[in-house]
Amino acid sequence: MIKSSKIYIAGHRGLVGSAILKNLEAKGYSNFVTRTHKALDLTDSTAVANFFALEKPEYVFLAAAKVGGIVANNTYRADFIYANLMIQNNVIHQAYLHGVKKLLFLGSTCIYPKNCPQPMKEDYLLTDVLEYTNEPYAIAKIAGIKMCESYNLQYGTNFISVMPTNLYGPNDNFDLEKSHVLPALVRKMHLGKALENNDWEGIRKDLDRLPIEGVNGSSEKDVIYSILDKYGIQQKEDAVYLEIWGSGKPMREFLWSEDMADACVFLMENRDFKDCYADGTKEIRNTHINIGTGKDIAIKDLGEVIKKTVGFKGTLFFNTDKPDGTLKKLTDPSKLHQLGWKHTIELGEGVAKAYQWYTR
Ligand SMILES: NC(=O)C1=CN([C@@H]2O[C@H](COP(=O)(O)OP(=O)(O)OC[C@H]3O[C@@H](n4cnc5c(N)ncnc54)[C@H](OP(=O)(O)O)[C@@H]3O)[C@@H](O)[C@H]2O)C=CC1
Ligand SMILES: C[C@H]1O[C@H](OP(=O)(O)OP(=O)(O)OC[C@H]2O[C@@H](n3cnc4c(=O)[nH]c(N)nc43)[C@H](O)[C@@H]2O)[C@@H](O)[C@@H](O)C1=O
Repeated sequence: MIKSSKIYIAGHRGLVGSAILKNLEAKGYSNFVTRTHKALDLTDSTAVANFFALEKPEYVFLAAAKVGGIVANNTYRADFIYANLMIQNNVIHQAYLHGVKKLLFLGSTCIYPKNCPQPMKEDYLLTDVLEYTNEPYAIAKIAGIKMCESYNLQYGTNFISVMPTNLYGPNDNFDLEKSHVLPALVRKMHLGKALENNDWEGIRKDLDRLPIEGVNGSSEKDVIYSILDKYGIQQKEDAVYLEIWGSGKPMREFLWSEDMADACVFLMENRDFKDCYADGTKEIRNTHINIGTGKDIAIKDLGEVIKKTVGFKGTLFFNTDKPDGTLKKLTDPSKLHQLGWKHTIELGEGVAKAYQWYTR
């Protein structure tokens, strides 16, 4: 890419897409094409074809997808497989038809088997069964990797894929039910702290992002108590109790979204599909690259880190009716390290930055 290259960032307002745009701007790129979801629904094949014909981008970062946490993935299984297959099929195929010079596809580490050897190397893809809670999403992501590889092998395109671990940062989704664990717990503990401090103004301000449905005859406080209870935040006598889904035992690896964006731009600048041929292998497969820190933490301990950062003093409890998901999914980022890129933000600093962003 040169600084004047025409770059399309699909999903530029999301967690990753916004960080990619910011990173590119900081590096002096300036010729961007963007569309909101409302302006261009990427599941609409005709609209996507018209968009590529009109804009003819030279480079594409495909950071638009239907994304959510464990419960959203497990509940809206049809939506996750349909939307993700459609978005990536449309964008990757049109990128091929319109001669895009390079495209970056974003997968996820949930593509690896449920009981994958740890840490997970790129070559462990498709060696065993997937985790059930996000199988439809993972299958769409695997299809995306294989689509990029297949177009490269048959048509000579230059489409590369990355498999990021769990991400967090500015513009994350803080929905109390559909989001990922880290933003969910940041918000829940923020609400828990407000409740233990009797900060009703703070609670009201936060819940403004939710529809507060009035219940006939109930006081506003009762309505708020019932909303908080629905999301696992309860006040009993003088203490506040806060629910953590599952057993707290699963291990997860977290990467700051701006580090993730920096890795994506680094690879767009430094890695081509043809580099996969370097070792002389005839069967070209598993050409994607893991993006992670190589360090993980138990959900229970993540809860303690967030609790300390937010300043919540209540009690955490575990709801084992909610799914644990995969027990461990730690990336092996050595391929990326060998190429010369490593993360910079550790979890403690990242959680503090995420909380600062949420309460900005
Ligand atoms: N967040 C994470 O922990 C991880 C994310 N990833 C991957 O990274 C990529 C980016 O994820 P993330 O930034 O977290 O997701 P976000 O939900 O924050 O952003 C996704 C973006 O895609 C847009 N989008 C969704 N559906 C459509 C559509 N039909 N048409 C047009 N635009 C659409 C959204 O627009 P709008 O908001 O307007 O709907 C939004 O801007 C995805 O491929 C995801 O699978 C991988 C591993 C972990
Ligand atoms: C990025 C990745 O994200 C998803 O996978 P996941 O890692 O399982 O996602 P998660 O962040 O939602 O949960 C991580 C762990 O944390 C526990 N947990 C505790 N308390 C809360 C909680 O309050 N909210 C959530 N969401 N989880 C909680 C939760 O029970 C689980 O054990 C994939 O579907 C797929 O989309 C994907 O690729």
